[in-house]
Amino acid sequence: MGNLFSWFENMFSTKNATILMVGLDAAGKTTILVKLKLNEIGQTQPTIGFNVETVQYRNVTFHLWDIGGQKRLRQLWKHYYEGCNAVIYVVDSNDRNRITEAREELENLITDPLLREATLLVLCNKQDLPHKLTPAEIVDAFGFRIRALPFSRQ
Ligand SMILES: Nc1nc2c(ncn2[C@@H]2O[C@H](COP(=O)(O)OP(=O)(O)OP(=O)(O)O)[C@@H](O)[C@H]2O)c(=O)[nH]1
Ligand SMILES: [Mg+2]
Repeated sequence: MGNLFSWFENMFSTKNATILMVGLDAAGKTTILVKLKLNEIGQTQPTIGFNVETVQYRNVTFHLWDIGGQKRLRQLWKHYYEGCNAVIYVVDSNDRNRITEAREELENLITDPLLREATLLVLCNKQDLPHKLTPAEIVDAFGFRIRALPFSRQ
């Protein structure tokens, strides 16, 4: 799990980094936040609003914001964009029916001028499930040149 932070650590000269986690509802954002903070897999409830945690990794203090992904909440994502260094866009790799919806929301995100300077990481979550799309298949379905990492909470 440290790998995720070391990936970012090398990228930031700053000692404080703000990372925003967004993605469709049930993609696994809160699960990842809890795992990163407590190294535990807990039961989660759908997020209404946001959760924020601070995680120290070597010399960098990461402020991780996890924003609710339900459809009616997505219009609120933009209020968190200003000043963020990186966005982790979490995808449920097993949710084949909503891959187009995930692509559309990602497109809205990457075309926002407030995120012009931010680094994007697409996290292909739930790679433990048998019907998952692989990161390569997700990149293909999205049709963008993006960095995509396989991931699961295990
Ligand atoms: N199999 C599997 N299930 C996962 C994984 N990560 C999360 N889940 C499950 O997916 C469901 C949704 O997880 P959440 O973390 O609440 O999803 P979220 O993205 O925070 O959802 P919202 O708050 O509604 O935006 C939960 O039942 C999790 O246990 C994973 O890597 N593998
Ligand atoms: Mg959540």
